Amino acid sequence: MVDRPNKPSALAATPGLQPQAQVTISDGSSRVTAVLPTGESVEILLFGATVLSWKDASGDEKLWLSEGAKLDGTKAVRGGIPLVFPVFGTAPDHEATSKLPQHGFARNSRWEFLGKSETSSNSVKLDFGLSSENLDDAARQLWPYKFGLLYSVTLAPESLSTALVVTNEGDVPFECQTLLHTYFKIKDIASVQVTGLEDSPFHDKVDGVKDKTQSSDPITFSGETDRVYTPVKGPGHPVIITDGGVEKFRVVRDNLDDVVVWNPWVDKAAGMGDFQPKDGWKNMVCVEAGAVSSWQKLEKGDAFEGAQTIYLH
Ligand SMILES: O=P(O)(O)OC[C@H]1O[C@H](O)[C@H](O)[C@@H](O)[C@@H]1O
Repeated sequence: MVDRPNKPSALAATPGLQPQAQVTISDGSSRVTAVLPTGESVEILLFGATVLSWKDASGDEKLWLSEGAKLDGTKAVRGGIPLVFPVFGTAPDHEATSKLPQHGFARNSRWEFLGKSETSSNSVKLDFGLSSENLDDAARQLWPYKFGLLYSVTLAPESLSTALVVTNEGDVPFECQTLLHTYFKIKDIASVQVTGLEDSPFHDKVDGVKDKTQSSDPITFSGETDRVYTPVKGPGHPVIITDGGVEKFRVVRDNLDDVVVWNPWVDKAAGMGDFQPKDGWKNMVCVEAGAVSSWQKLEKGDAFEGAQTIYLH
């Protein structure tokens, strides 16, 4: 199933031949890297199918990755795009998922690389799979449902898309939540604004108040921020991250009704062993597209699909 590295640079330089996206498997098959003919790149760790890096054509990194992140499979990755499934946070009151660790098991499981497809002459889609059969016994006992996950990461010159399809492959219905926990790299959190969530209801996880409403102003940051928004404008309306007055990222969701906005600030960052450097909170903001404020119920054979596309500029 795995595409072996080819030599696209030679191909691209040959007149008359279509340029091809290059996909390489590196580090003893623990990572997959794709590079477009125009230079943009993406790197995914099979542990968690975590996107670790997304660079534009000039090599400029778009995602924040902690210098202390564990990349050896001992802990979920602190940074990039960890994938949350089947529970967001912990859910002590939801019996079926109550025993699972924070944010579930998908970010702590080793996924399979299913291969690549070119979606145009200058874009590439990488597919990853995880199913109940791939789980270790401990995880399978905590969540004994038969499921299939297909995660597709599509790199194009000005965008990155991540799409998840969840399928119930067993006879027993299950309920799940999912979230794309994107850590955006930014210059200075004090100059960041997030727009697109105006007038929207949110659950403030810092003080625990569930029924707040965002004002008609953009979100700005001056302390720990941890909020679960259900934007009034719906998934197709972009959430925009502006850094120092410049529009940096535009997040468009598909079938994901919620957006979590998180910055740990000084004390929470100090309390996370894998958060490095300690003042790294100044250079990151998480804007996380998900379906987390309710549960998706999947009957036998049902599928749920949710996706985000992040555009630059
Ligand atoms: O430390 P983690 O388990 O990776 O979670 C990191 C963060 O994820 C989300 O943004 C939650 O809303 C936060 O409450 C949580 O602190």
